[in-house]
Amino acid sequence: LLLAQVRVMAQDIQVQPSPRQVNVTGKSMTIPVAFRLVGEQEANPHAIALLKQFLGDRLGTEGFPLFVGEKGDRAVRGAKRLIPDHPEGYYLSITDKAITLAGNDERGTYYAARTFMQLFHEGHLPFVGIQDYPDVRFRGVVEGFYGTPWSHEARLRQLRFYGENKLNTYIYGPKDDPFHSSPNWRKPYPAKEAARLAELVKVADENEVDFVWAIHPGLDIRWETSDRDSLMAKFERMYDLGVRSFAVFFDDISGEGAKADRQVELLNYIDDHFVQVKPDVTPLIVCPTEYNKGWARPESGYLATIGEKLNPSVEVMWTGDRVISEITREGVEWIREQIKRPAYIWWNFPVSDYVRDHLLLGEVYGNGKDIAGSISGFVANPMEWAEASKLAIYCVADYTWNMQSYDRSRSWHRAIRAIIPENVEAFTVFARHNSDLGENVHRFRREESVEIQPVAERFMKRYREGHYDERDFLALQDEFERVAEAADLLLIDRENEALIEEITPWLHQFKILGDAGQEALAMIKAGERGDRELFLRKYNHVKALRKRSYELERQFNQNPYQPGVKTGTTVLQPLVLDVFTEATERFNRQNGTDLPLLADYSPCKLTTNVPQLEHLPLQVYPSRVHLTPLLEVVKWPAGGYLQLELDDAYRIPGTRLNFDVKGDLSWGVMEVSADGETWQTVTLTRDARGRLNGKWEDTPVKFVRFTNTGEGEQQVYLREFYVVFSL
Ligand SMILES: CCCCCN1[C@H](CC(=O)NC)[C@H](O)[C@H](O)[C@H]1CO
Repeated sequence: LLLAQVRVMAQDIQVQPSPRQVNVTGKSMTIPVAFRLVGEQEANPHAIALLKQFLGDRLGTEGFPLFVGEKGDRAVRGAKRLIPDHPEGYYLSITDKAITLAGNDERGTYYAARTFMQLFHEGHLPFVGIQDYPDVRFRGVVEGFYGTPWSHEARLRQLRFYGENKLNTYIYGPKDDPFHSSPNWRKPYPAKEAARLAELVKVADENEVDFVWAIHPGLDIRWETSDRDSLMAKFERMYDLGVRSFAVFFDDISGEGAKADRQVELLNYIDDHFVQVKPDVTPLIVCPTEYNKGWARPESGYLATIGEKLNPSVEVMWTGDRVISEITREGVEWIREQIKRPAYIWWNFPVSDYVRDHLLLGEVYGNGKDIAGSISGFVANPMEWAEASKLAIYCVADYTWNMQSYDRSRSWHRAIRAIIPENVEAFTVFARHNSDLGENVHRFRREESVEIQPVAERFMKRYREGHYDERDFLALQDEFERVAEAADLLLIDRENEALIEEITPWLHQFKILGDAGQEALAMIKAGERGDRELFLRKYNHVKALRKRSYELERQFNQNPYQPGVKTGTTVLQPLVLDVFTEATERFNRQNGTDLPLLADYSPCKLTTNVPQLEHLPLQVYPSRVHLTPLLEVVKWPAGGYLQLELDDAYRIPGTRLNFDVKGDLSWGVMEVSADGETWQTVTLTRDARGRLNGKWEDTPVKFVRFTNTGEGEQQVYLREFYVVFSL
């Protein structure tokens, strides 16, 4: 046995998530060539399987002793007092005599094995004593977004990733799976899907992840025993597939399904007659209809009913003060009071189904580090891009395991190394400029391009004043070069092909951004040197790049909500536009020319007095304007209006309203106007799918508006509202 000459201090211990208590002697040993497992019969079989697979042919009947087991098992009898008395806690020790992996429970042993595997990576084993356990009981991911559900392969990769990072929960609840939600929540999965779900459950088990199957019945549930029995029967079928954890989602619904006492009656029934009678089913989870403070209406008594009447064993989910929000101590204490139990956080990040043209690859920050004692769970709702979501998921794993030691920047950098170790630098450049959401209906924003932002701001200011600092110019040029390099390096990366496949459209857009930035800066130099020919070359190149960027937007990631491919929208894109505009305006002044500036204006302005519509982004095409549909119920007050002002007077060969609303739309009227003063009504006709179509072929108009001229508030789903205009 060779004592390695390497001193290993506590901070050298690279274990993820960060362990709670690490004691080192400073010494280490070379890795034994052979190990012998002690305790295999009693220890958690998944931990044993993991160790066997990891140690491979180092494992034999002779060799260095590796004691594995749970508290009370013979193999780890000696360590009993050292095992933390917390769910999923473990004690790990490495000495020159033996290695001990002792779990407080089966999952703890598994986590001890995972930590042991990470200690291997430096080629020697530090003499260490680790006592560790997680801050938050249920930690993981809720696949709960609108949009294309994750593929089967993506889910398998996710479950293995959770096993590696000590996440123990995956909630299956894709909004657009018809067997999770309406219309087929009552029906069993077809054989093929059922087999896939069974495989997911198996792989989840192997990775010590609870596979939670969620049902979303609220859109059309009837409060009768027939639907209750349908739901129970569906849960039974999922149980037969191996599912041992269940959830009921009542989010994003209105009408009958939203009634608290009916929901509670059903949930208590499921709890009493299914969860509590099965021997091995984890606590039932519910996502309430009022799932955030912004939507909680004390007068409705909804949360009070949940708090007082829902069985205390049922977990209640909560997204925070708003639909998309940072989770604070104050916020979780508030909801705990209402629901009379710790909240099970559903964190709506990095979900991007309301900003689908953006990737959210930034750091995980803004959540309190003092909330562990007030919540029972914390699951992240991810993007439809499974691999790209791993960045945030990795950080959530770090944060929920050991909040106090969580460091947002260290975790983010480690996440990148874990996901794409061969291209860390390139992906870091890419991710730091793809993290903000841009304007959005929830007004939730994230930092982006943090390092270069002050340089860009200072440069533009001084450039406009006529005396920029050359060092700033060079720093910006360097960043745009790195952007272009990163895009090309990542486009040919073969190490994580699933990731590259997801982000390829954004990588192409990123390359264009890097080139456009360098060329726009070159315009400045050409202008300063009075080199007209060079200036015009660079000018035309930037315009060509801009056009390519638009064409890319039309070609990739098409969806009815936010189609297209946005990158660097908060700092770099505006900088390119500012530099181009300023340089071109100077050139025009110096040369008496009238080179057009980039058409980046939006030919349409939205005004409204309906609060939920105030920040609705518009999708503007050469002759069409789309409103971004809303996924939630819109409360449209009497007198509420939505108005589009076009940049010129147009005919309107077609306009379409698609409000998914119970009953007719007699309370609303669509009008057009040339001057915003006198208005004419547009006749709307309903088509086979219930959508309202209109047109205006008379005198060209500049304004289109829709008003609730009825008596009271209406609740609608704004599925589609667009205007086609032509000169
Ligand atoms: C106000 C916008 C309505 C939907 C917002 N939520 C949904 C429901 C939810 O958050 N349930 C807890 C989906 O899950 C979606 O992914 C997420 C963000 O768009």
